[in-house]
Amino acid sequence: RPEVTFSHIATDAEHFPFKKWRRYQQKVFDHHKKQLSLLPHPQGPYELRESIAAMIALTRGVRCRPEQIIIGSGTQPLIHKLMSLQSRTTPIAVENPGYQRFYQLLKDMDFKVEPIDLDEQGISVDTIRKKDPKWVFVTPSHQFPTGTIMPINRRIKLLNWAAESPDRYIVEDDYDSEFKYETDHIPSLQSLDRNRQVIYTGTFSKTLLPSLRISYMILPPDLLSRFRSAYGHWIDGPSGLNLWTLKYFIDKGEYSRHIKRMNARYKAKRAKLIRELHRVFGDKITIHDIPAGLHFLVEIDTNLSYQDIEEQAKERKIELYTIRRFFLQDIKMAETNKKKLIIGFANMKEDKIRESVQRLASLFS
Ligand SMILES: Cc1ncc(COP(=O)(O)O)c(/C=N/[C@@H](CCC(=O)O)COc2ccccc2)c1O
Repeated sequence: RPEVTFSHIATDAEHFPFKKWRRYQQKVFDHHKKQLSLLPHPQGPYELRESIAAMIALTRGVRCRPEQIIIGSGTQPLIHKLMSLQSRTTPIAVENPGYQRFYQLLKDMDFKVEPIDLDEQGISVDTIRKKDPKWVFVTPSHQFPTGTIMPINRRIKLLNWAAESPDRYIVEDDYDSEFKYETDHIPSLQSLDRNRQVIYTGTFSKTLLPSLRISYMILPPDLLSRFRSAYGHWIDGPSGLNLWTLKYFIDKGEYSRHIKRMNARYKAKRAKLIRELHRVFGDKITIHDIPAGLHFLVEIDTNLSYQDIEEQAKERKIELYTIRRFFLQDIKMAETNKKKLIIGFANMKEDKIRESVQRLASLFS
C-alpha cells in the first residue's frame, strides 16, 4: 500500500458532498418510484439528458438536443459501441502520448491506429495530413497526459482539415474541461463545428466520483440514427437511481457549486505543491504547470531509467506514474536524461505535500 500518492487517477472524495447526494437520492425514492420501476431509456432518462444539454451549452458552448446525448457506464463502452459501427478499414489517428485505454480499445477492435505527435499547441495537423486518417481522437481542453490546452487557432485548423471531406470525424474527449485555474474556458470543438463532424464525450468521473461510471457522448444526427438502430434495443448503462440523483444534483445547482468549490481547493493545493517542488528540486526540475486539470507533468534531470524510477517508487511506497504509462504500446519513445513524471494532486492531503515531495526527492538523491 503506497504511503504517499502522486496518482492522477483519483478525486478528492473527502470533499464530495455525500450528504447532499444522499438527500437527492431520497428524493428519487420519494418521487420517482414509478421511473425506478421501469427500464431507463437506452440513452438514459430524457430528463437527465435535458439537464446535461442545458449545462454544457452554458459551460462548453456545446449545441445539441437531448436526443443526441447517449449516457453510458464510462467513456470506453460508449466509444466501443460507436466504433463497432465503423468499418475496420477506417484509419484512425490518436494523440501520442495519449489516453492509452482508447488506443488499446481501438487496436483490440482491429482498427489501423496512427499515433500522431504533439507540439506546444496540441496535436499536429501537419502530421494528420501526412497520415491521412478518417477519424481523429483528441483531448483539446487539457491534452492527456501532457496537459496542453489546444489554442483556438489549432482548433480551427483541425476543423478545417475535417471539413475537407464528409467522411472525416473528430472525437473530442472533453473529460477534464471543468478544472481551469487561470485561463477561461476555450469553446469546445463541437461548438465551432459547422459540418456535424465532431463527436463530443464528457464524464462525471473527475468532477463527481469515478465509481459512479456516468459518462456521455453526443452524436451528430447521421451517426445518431445509425447508433439508435444498432443499440436502441440494448438495456445497459448506469443505474437509474444514480442517473435520477444526478439530475437533481445538476438542476438544484449543486453540481456547479461543487465544481466551483473544488476548483478553488485544487488551485490552492496545486500552487502549494508547485512551490514545494521548486523549493526542494531547484533547477533539477522543470514544471509544466499548465493551469488546468488534476495533474501536471514535470521533467527531472536524472540518469535513472523509467524502469528504475517506477520500481524504486514502489519500493519506497510512493504511488507515481511516469510518461511511460502513456507511450502507446509498441511505439518506441527515446529516453533522454530528462524524465517526465505525472504529478497528480487531487488525492494528496495538503498536510502531506512536504512529506510527499521529500519522498519523491529521495528517489533522485
Ligand atoms: C483522456 C481520458 N478520457 C476519458 C476518461 C474518463 O473515462 P470514464 O471514467 O470512463 O468516463 C479518462 C479517465 N482516465 C482515468 C485513468 C487514466 C489512466 O488510465 O491513466 C483517470 O480517471 C480519473 C482521474 C481522476 C479522477 C477520477 C478518475 C481519461 O484519462
